[in-house]
Amino acid sequence: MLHATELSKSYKSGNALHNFSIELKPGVISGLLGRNGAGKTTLFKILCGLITPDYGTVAVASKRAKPIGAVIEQPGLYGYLNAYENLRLFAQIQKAPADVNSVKNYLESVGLPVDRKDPVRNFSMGMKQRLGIAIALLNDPDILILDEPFSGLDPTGVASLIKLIKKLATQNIAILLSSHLMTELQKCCDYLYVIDNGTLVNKGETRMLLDGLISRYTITATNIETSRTLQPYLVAAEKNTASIKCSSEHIPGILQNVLEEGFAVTSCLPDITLEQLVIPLAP
Ligand SMILES: Nc1ncnc2c1ncn2[C@@H]1O[C@H](COP(=O)(O)OP(=O)(O)OP(=O)(O)O)[C@@H](O)[C@H]1O
Repeated sequence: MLHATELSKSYKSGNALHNFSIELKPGVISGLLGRNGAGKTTLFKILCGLITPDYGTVAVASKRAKPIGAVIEQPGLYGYLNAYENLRLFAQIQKAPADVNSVKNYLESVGLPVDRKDPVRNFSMGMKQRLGIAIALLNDPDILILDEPFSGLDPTGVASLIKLIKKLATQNIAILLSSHLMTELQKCCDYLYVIDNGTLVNKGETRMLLDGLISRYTITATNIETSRTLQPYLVAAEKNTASIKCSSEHIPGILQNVLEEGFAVTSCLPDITLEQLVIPLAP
């Protein structure tokens, strides 16, 4: 659906993007992971046609006049208008359906209340993100690009935005989102691209990529430090959390034994950092 090949862009300050290729497919959620200043926004702006690359091409296979919807940096909203007025205005500007029912449907599709009358400057960051996404969806795009959609959201806001993004993917939209945090991308992306210093340094299906790298897990349960099962794997323990080192295929068996010992496990989370993924790809 979108195929970007060998994109490069430099500013006076240096190389923002170097030889970066990416492919987006219908119904697939792709994540772009990278530290601040890694080149994520530069890539997104190029994909959306907001800036021109020095080298490389972006090919989009779509029958739509505006195949890409995007929220780059902050959603650009009119703070003094309410959600309905914002959407209607953007629909009119973009020549999308702007009648009452269409605008209400757009609001409902992103989980925003249709009857909220106060200006959007009062909205939480999560609600502003949803409204930004509703605006990005106005032209029924094949591709949705979201730049740092989780920034400024609390855990509940993150969880409900992930739910919305997954719902949009079931409508066959190709989705690309960025973050400098592993946790959120890990929860919702089918595929991950890791960018560092403008260069693609790692990529792959999320599960494959992480399974190959994760070797530590943190298990939480009351008094888990006393578990006999965990002793051979233990790296560190506090009363209710134990950090263990093992490969992913051992986890189901270990958890089974821990449960049989009588511990009520409340979570088992892989420990992985962005740094582990920033490993240059083989040439
Ligand atoms: N218009 C510009 N002029 C000069 N340098 C720029 C410009 N835009 C980006 N850069 C530089 O390009 C590099 C990549 O920036 P970019 O905004 O793409 O990174 P990012 O990964 O989106 O970062 P962040 O997570 O902080 O938004 C940075 O070194 C940045 O300073």
